[in-house]
Amino acid sequence: MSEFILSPGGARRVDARLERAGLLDLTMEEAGRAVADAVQASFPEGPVVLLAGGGANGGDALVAARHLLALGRVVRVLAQPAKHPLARLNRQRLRAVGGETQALNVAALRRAAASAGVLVDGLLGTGFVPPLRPAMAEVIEAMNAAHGAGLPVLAIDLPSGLDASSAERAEGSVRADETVTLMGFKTAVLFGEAATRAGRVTLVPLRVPPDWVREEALATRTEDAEVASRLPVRTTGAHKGTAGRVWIVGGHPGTVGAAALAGLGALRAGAGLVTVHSLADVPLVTPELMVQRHADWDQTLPQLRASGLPDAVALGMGLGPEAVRVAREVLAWGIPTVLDADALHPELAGHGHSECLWTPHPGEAARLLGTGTAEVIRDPLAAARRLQELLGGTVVLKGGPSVVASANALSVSRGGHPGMASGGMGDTLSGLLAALLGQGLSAADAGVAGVRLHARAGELAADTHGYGLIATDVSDQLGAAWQALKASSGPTRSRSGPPGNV
Ligand SMILES: NC(=O)C1=CN([C@@H]2O[C@H](COP(=O)(O)OP(=O)(O)OC[C@H]3O[C@@H](n4cnc5c(N)ncnc54)[C@H](O)[C@@H]3O)[C@@H](O)[C@H]2O)[C@H](O)CC1
Repeated sequence: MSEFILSPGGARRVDARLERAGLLDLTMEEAGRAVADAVQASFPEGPVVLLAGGGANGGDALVAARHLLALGRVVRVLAQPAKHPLARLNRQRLRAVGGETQALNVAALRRAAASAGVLVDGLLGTGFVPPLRPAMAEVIEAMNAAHGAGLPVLAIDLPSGLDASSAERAEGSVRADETVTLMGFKTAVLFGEAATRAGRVTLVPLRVPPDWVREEALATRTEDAEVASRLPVRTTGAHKGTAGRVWIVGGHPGTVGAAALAGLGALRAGAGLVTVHSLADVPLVTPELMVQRHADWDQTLPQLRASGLPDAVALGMGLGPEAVRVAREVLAWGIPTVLDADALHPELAGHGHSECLWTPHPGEAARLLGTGTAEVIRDPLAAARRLQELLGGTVVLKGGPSVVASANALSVSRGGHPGMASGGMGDTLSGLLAALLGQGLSAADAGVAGVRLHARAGELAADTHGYGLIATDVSDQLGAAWQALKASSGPTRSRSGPPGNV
C-alpha cells in the first residue's frame, strides 16, 4: 500500500469528508487505539501520563487513555478544556470506564511526571498555528525538562509546537523519542531539523478510503516493492553493448575524483560499458572503467558526437568552469542525461528535455531557484516541485530523505543513513542514475529507483562502516542493494526482448 505525505490543509479536508460521512469518530477511535498499542509495545513499564489538548489531537490522546486502561495500564490524563466535539465525547467515554482527567498545568505535569513511565503528547497536532501561546510553551518546557531527565515521550501525529508543514525546528517544541503519525506523514516528521524532534516515526495509515488521502497527498513515499518493479530486467542474451553504454563527462584538475566515483557508481549499477571523458587525469579506480583524457571540449564534443552517442550520459561532477557550455552542447544531443554539480546552473533552464535528471543538493537548488538554502530546507517538497517546473524532466532534490519530482509525480525516498553525509556520495548517485537511464529506464523511474537503491546501499554499507562510510563503500553495496530490493518484490525471471522497465 502506498504511503502519503499530507499537508495540514489536506488532513483537514480528509477529516471534513470523514465527518460528513459520519466516520470521524471511528477514525479517531482507530487512531487512539493505535497510539495505545504503540505505547504498550515501546514503553510497557510504569504509569502512562497523557497530555490532551482541546482539539482532535487531544481527542486521540483521550481514546488512547481508554485503551491503555483496558490493557491494564495505570493511566493519568492531564487535559485542557475540550473544544473539539470528539474530544468532549471521548472525555465522557473515558470517565464512563473509570478514567479520570485532571486540569493541565505545569505543577500537575511535574507531579505526574515524577512517577511516570512515559509521557504521551496529545497537545497540538496539525491544527497548531504558530507561535506557541505562553501557557502552552510553559507546559512543553516542563515536558522537555522531564524528557531531559530521562522520561521517554511519545508524540501523537507530530511533536507539539512543530508546524506540520515545515521542516524547520521550532524552538520550544516537544522532544519525542517516538512519533505515531496518522493517516499520512507530515513534512515536519520527515525532513530537516524538525524531524530530529520526532524520534522514531511510525505511520498509522488509518482505514479510510485510499482515494480520499491520495487526492489530498502532497507526495508519495514509494514502497520498496514498487521501486523493485521499476528496476531493469536483463534478457538471457544480454551483453555489454545491450546493458547500457554510459559516458561520464566530468573531472577537472583538483576534482578528478568526482568523475571517477561517478564511473564506479555507473559500473556497480549495472552499466555494460562506462567511459569517463575528462580534460584532467582521472584516476583509474578500477580497470573496468575506461578513461579518455581530452585536450579541450570545443574539439572533443563534436568528435564524441560523431563517434556514436552512448545510451546515457552523466555530466557536471567536478567538471569546473566550462560546465555550463559543455552541458548546453550535451543537452542538444537529446539523449538521457544526468546533470549534477557544476552543470546545475540557472542558465540551463529551458535547455533540457524530458529525459533529463537534475540532481541538486539544497545549496545547488537554492542557486537554481534564486532563493536561500534555508527556504529549500524548510519545504523540500515545494522546492522540488518548483525546480521541476523550472528545469523540466525529473529533479532529484538530494537530502535525507531525497525528493523526486517529475511532471506527474512527487515522491519521497525512504531509508538511507546519516553516515552518507560525506563527499562523493552525490557523484556515486549520478553515475548510478546514468546507468539506470542507460538500461532503458525513463528519467522519472530512474529518479525514484535510483535514490532508493543508493539509500539501500548506504544502509548496507553503514552496517559495517557506520559514520565512517565513504562513497566507494556505497558503490560496493549497490549490487547487494539491488538484490535486496528485488527480493522485496518476490521472485523475478529473466525475459527475452530488449532490456528495460517491467
Ligand atoms: N486526518 C487525520 O490524520 C486525523 C487526525 N486526527 C487528529 O486531529 C489532529 C488535528 O486536530 P485539530 O482539532 O484540527 O487540531 P489540534 O488538535 O492539532 O489543535 C487544535 C487545538 O490547538 C490549539 N492551538 C492552536 N494553535 C495554538 C497555539 N499557537 N498555541 C497554543 N494552542 C494552540 C487550539 O486552540 C485548539 O485547541 C491531528 O493532528 C490528529 O492528531 C483525528 O483524530 C483523526 C483523523
